[in-house]
Amino acid sequence: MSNQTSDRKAPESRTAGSGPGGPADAAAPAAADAPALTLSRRRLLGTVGAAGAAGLVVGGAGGAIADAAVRGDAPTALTSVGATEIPFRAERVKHQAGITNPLQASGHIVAFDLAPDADRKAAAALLRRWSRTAEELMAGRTPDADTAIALDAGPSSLSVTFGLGHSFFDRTGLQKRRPVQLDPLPDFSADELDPKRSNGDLWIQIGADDALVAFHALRALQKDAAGGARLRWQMSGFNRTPGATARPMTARNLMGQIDGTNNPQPAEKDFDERIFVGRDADQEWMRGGSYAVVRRIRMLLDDWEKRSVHQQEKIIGRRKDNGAPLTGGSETTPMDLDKNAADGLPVIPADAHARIAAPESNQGAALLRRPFSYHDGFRDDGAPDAGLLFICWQADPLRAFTQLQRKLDRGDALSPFLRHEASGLYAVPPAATSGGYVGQPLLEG
Ligand SMILES: C=CC1=C(C)c2cc3[nH]c(cc4nc(cc5[nH]c(cc1n2)c(C)c5CCC(=O)O)C(CCC(=O)O)=C4C)c(C)c3C=C
Ligand SMILES: [Fe+2]
Repeated sequence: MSNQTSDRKAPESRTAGSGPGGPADAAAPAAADAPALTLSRRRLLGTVGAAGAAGLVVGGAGGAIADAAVRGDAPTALTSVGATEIPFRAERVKHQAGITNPLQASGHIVAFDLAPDADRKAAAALLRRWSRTAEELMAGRTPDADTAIALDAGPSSLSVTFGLGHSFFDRTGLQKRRPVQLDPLPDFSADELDPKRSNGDLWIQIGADDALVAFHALRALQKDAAGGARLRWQMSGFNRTPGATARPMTARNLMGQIDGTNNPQPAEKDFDERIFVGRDADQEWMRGGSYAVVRRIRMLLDDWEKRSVHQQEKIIGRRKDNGAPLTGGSETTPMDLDKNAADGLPVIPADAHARIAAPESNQGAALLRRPFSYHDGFRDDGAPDAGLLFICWQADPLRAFTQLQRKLDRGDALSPFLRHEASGLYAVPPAATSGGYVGQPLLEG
């Protein structure tokens, strides 16, 4: 990709609100990680209605606005959705994007295997190409000889996150620098995993609030991989579009539940310790990074929808309408796990999903859930092939995902309605430093 791009950022910025999927009234992310909203010049070309109404004058945009008017294609007012930019590099953030920033409306996850003849040098070259592309696209810039898929759109909260699978270290001769946290996940009794849609040497997560911007990034990164790596599997997902609800709300999943309420929040004092690899980690190159566990979880929606709302609420332990715990209050009221009903039974049943997965039931273990819903058509029996691309982030997968999934596997009331169909575990290094690329300290260290 060339540095000759068709767009430059204006300096004005403002920060976005809540964390990935947490409640709308939860604390905002730490300032260092907060995504900046930046109006790109290209983006402003389309804001004439809003800018004009507000009496704003934006340097450089006026001529193009006039051009648009002359051509008769009157620009429409754009919202902040397209203008929101998430920073790529470590000057502004220490972690990669796509972990703590709010859930985007559209997403792709994709795994690649290094080409048979690719060595460590080739892997480094690929990660360098990918990092450069990600930085350009996340800033809303368009490469030369581009497909034009995202032309006219701003950054649209695009985030691109790179991860390394267990097999990457064998392929690059870096076995000694493979963290033990990448040891394969154990088998769970309910697993029905498809190996062709699991694992992979390299993993990319793409999220954006515009579906064309997200697909554009996927396509650009796929083209960058040519010769260096082959696509292994790819999945696409979605979340609610910003502005679809009257006020910002925690997203719902395809079972209709408010999902993401009790996520750890960046403002909590142990957030970094739970989600990001600490400064004393053995593998220095992973300090400030995180581990992503990815599960394609199909929902048995025909079965689920036969249950009454009352039954569904007992299965989760929370109300369906507003996400409040069954023990009362609002969405953000803590669950009272000790409260019993008149019949002496716990109000939040012993096998309720939220009870079993809660940190209080798991020696404080917590993970950050940042999923996308998916729908891949209908199966032969007419049931939707739909569910959750469950993506969770943690400093130590053994202590977080594995611990929780072991417990859920044994007695979660939600499990009979779920099928785990694909799985991946990836080391996600910290953000690239100035002029560098993601994974450089590992590959060149
Ligand atoms: C191994 C971890 C988890 C898997 C797998 C998982 C799958 C899964 N969950 C839902 C729906 C909900 N989960 C909720 C809470 C919740 N779930 C997990 C972990 C896993 N979920 C945790 C750690 C928590 C938080 C528990 C707590 O501290 O209260 C909820 C309740 C609302 C919320 O807090 O988000 C819902 C709803 C689905 C549909 C699903 C698989 C498809
Ligand atoms: Fe859950």
